[in-house]
Amino acid sequence: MPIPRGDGAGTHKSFDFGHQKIQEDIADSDYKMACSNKDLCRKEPTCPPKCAYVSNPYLETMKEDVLYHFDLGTKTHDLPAMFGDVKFICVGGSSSRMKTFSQYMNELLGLGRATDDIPNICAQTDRYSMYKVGPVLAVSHGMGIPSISIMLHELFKLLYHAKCTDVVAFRIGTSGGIGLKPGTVVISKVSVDPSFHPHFEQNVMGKITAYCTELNAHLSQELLNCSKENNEFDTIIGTTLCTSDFYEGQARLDGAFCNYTHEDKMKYLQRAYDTGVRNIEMESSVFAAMCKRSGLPGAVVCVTLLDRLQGDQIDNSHEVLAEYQERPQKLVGCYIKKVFCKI
Ligand SMILES: O=P(O)(O)O[C@@H]1C[C@H](O)[C@@H](CO)O1
Ligand SMILES: O=c1cc[nH]c(=O)[nH]1
Repeated sequence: MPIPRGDGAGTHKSFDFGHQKIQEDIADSDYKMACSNKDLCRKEPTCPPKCAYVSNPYLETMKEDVLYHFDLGTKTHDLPAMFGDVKFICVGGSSSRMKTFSQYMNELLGLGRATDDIPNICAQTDRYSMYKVGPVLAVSHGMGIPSISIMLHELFKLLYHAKCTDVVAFRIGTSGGIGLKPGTVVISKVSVDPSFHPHFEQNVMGKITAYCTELNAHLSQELLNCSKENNEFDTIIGTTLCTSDFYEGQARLDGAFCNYTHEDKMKYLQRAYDTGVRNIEMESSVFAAMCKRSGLPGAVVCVTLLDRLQGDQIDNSHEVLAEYQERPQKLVGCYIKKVFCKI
C-alpha cells in the first residue's frame, strides 16, 4: 500500500534541489509509525495532485488572499518574485533567534556576513518576524500551539502563492529535557500529547480529528549525521512531549498554582521517560501534523535547557542559554549547507 503522504504531497515530483531522498521516502517507503494508532495518517484526506502545501478548494476562488499576520498579500506583493526560490523554512519561537539564525545562514552559505542587517519582511506587524537569506526563510512563531498554527497556515499559503517547490521545514527551539545533560539536542522522532498519544487533536466546529505527529525519519537521521560530523555537543533522536502550558502543563512545581505533589510530578516524568519521551516543549505536535498534511518533510530540533528530573527553574546564565540556543541552528545550518552546495 503506498504511503499516505498528506494533502499536498502529490505535487512533489520534481527532484531538482537535492531533497530527492527525502521526497522519495515520503512517496515510497512503507509507513512505519511510532504511533499506537497506525491508521491515523491513513484517515487523513488526500488532496487533488494540483495543490501544493495547501488543501483548500476555496483558495483558488479568492480574488485576493491577505496573509494578515504577516502583513503580506497576493495583490499587494509579488509573492513568487519575493519567495519563489525558498527551499528551507526554519521556524522558532523568538524573533531575535530567527534574526540571528538568518545572519548565521547568510555567512554559512557565503551570501554575506553574519553582521549584515537582514531586514524583517513583516516589519509592519509585530505578530511574527520573517527573514530571508537565499533559499532560507526564517520565521518566528511565538509561544504555544495556537500561535504556531496561525503562522503555519499563512506560511503554507505563502509557499503555495509563491509557487515554491521541494521545500523542507524545521523547527529550531528550546525545551526541557528528561534524564539528559542540559544542552543536549533532541531531534524529535514523534511528538506526543500529555497522555503520550502520538497525535494532534484538532477541534473544528466541535468535531475532533486526530492527526499523525510523526516527523520525517530520513531528515532526522541526516541531522543526526550532521551532529556526528560536528561532534560539538550531545544529540539524540527521541520522542518529544508537546504541552499547552509551560507550568502545570509540564508538571512544574513553580507555577502560580500547583495542586499536585513532588511525587506526582516525578511519577509523571518517569512515565514519560519510560514511554521514550526525552524532552518537553509546546509546538511540535501541530508543527508535525501540519507538515504531514501539507506534504512537507519536517524536523523538530530542540536543545534542552535543563533536566526536569533535577528541577523546574531555568537559572543558567544568559551566556550559557545563548550558546545552547545556537546548537539546533548549527545542526540545521549544517544540513542546509550540504544541500545548498549540491545545487
Ligand atoms: O521555540 P521556543 O524556544 O519558543 O520553544 C519553547 C516552547 C515554548 O514556546 C517556549 C517556552 O519557554 O520555549
Ligand atoms: O522546560 C522547558 C524549557 C523550554 N521550553 C519548554 O516548553 N519547557
